Amino acid sequence: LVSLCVHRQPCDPPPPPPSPGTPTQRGLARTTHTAAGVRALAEPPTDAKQRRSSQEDADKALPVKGRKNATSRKELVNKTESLESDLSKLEALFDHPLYNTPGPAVTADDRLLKVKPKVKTSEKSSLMWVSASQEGYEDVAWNSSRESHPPWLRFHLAISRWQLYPHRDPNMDALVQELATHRIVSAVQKSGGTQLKLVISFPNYGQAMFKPMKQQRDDETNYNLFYFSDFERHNAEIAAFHLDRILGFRRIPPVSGRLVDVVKEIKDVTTDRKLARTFFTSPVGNVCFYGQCSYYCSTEHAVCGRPRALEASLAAMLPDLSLAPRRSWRSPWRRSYSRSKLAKWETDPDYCSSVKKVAPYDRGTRLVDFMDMIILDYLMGNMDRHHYETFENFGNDTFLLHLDNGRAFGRHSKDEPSILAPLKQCCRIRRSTWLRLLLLSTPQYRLSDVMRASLSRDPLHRVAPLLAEPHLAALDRRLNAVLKTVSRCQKQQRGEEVVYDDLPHLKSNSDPKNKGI
Ligand SMILES: Nc1ncnc2c1ncn2[C@@H]1O[C@H](COP(=O)(O)OP(=O)(O)OP(=O)(O)O)[C@@H](O)[C@H]1O
Ligand SMILES: [Mn+2]
Repeated sequence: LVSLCVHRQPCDPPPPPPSPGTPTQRGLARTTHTAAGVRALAEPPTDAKQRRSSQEDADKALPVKGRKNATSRKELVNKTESLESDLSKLEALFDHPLYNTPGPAVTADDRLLKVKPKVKTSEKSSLMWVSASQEGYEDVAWNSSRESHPPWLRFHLAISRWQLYPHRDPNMDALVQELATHRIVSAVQKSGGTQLKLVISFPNYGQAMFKPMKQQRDDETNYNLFYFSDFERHNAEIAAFHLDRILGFRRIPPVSGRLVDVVKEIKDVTTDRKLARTFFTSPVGNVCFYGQCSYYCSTEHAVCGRPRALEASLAAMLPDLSLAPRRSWRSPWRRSYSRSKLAKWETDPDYCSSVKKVAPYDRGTRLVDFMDMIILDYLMGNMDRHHYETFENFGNDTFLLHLDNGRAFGRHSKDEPSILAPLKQCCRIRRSTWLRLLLLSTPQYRLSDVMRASLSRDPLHRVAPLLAEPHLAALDRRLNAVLKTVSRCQKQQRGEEVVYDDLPHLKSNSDPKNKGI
C-alpha cells in the first residue's frame, strides 16, 4: 500500500466509486479509464502495456516482484522483436509493386484545389494568404511556394481525383504530428450527425474533427443493440485510417489519437457557450462534458477525463465545403434502419442487376469503388455505411470518401456476412484490390501483423494497443472470407468477368495460386 501511494502519479484517477453505485456513477466509472488497469493485468502483456505498467501495474504485483520482472523482461524482448518484424513487414508491403504502380496521370483538372496566381502581374508575390491575426493564431505569411505551406494546406492541395493523399506521402508525418501535438486554440461542437464531436483549431489555421473515447477499446458491442444505437469509438476512427491505407485505398482523411486535457484544451478555449455549459465534475472527481446533439448528449452519456486526460481521435479536416463541395450518395445497399423491416437487397438475390443498370453504377469504376468500400467495411465490421460522399468537382469519375468509421471494430467474435452482400450479389472486384488482398493473406505481409505495426505508430499506442489482439485476428479471418467469396464468384461465373481489370500490365500476376506475387 505504501508503495502504491509513493508511485501514484498526480494524474492517476481517484479510486473507482463503491460498487454497484448509482446508474450515473456506474456510467461515469465506465467512461473513465478506471477499469483499464485491472483488465490490463488479466490480458496477455504487450510491449506498450509493459512500458506503461512498469510503475502502476508492477506495483500491484509486489509480493512476486522479482520473479515477475524477470519474466516481463523476457516477454518485453520477445514483444519488441516481434513488433520490429511486423514493422519490417509493413515496410516491405509498402515497397511492393502493387503499392507503387503509377496510377493515371494527374492533370490540373484532377486536383481538387488550384492555387491561382494573382491576376495583377505588377504585384511581386504570385500569391499571398493574408490573415488578420486573431488571438492564439499565428501570423500567416504563406506564398505560393510549397515550402511555406503548413501540413494541413499541403494535404488539401495534394487531394486528387483518385486519392486523398499519395502513397508514401512525404507530408504524412508532419500532418499526423500536427494533429497529435499542436496547441489547440479553439474547440467548438460540429453540428449535424448524431453523436458529440468537436472541430478543433490549431494556431496555423489547421483544423481537426475530434471524437472522444466513449467506451473501453475492447468492450464488445452488446448483441442486443441495433447497430445504429451503438456508440462511436475513437479507436475505430484511428484504426480505419490505418486499414484503409494498408488496403491501398487512401480514401480516409489522416487520423491521429491524442490524450487531450479537457479543461485546458477544450473548456478553457471554447467559444461555444452551449458546449461550455455542459462541463461538470463527476462524483469521482473527473471532469466531464456532454455537449448538445440529437442522441447521447446528456449527463448519463457524458465523456470524462481521468481526471482531465481524455483519449480522442483527431481527423484532418477536409477543405471547407465552400471551396470543395461534396455530394452525398445514398448506398444502394443501405440498411432499413427499422427494427422490423428488411431492405430490398436483403430479399432479392438479383438486386445487383438492377443497380448495375442505373447511373452512376452503370459505367466507369463506381461499382468496383463501392466494392472496395464494402470490403473495408466487412473487414472492420462497420454496418453503418448508409451514405458515402464524393467531391462534386470531380463528377462521377472519382474515388469515394470513406468518412465516419466510428461504428467499426465493435465486435471481434462475430463477422457480419450481410456487409459483404454487394460483393456476393454483384461478383465484381478491382484487380488491384484483389491482388492486394491476396498479398495481405500471405504470412510475409499478414494483414493483422501489418495493422499491428501501423497502429503502433499512433501516440495512443503508449496507453494501450489501439486494437486488441482478437480484433486483429478477426481481420485475418474476414480477409479469408472475402477471398472465398471472390473464388466462389469465379467458379459460378455466368459469362461476366468477376475481376475488373484496372491493371492490364499486371495480368500475368493475377493467378490466385501465385500468392507470392
Ligand atoms: N475529416 C472530415 N473533414 C470534414 N468533414 C468531415 C470529416 N469527417 C466527417 N465530416 C463530415 O461531418 C459529417 C458528420 O461526421 P460523422 O459522420 O463522422 O459524424 P456522426 O456523428 O457519426 O454522423 P452520423 O450520426 O450521421 O453517422 C459527415 O457526414 C461529413 O460530411
Ligand atoms: Mn456515425
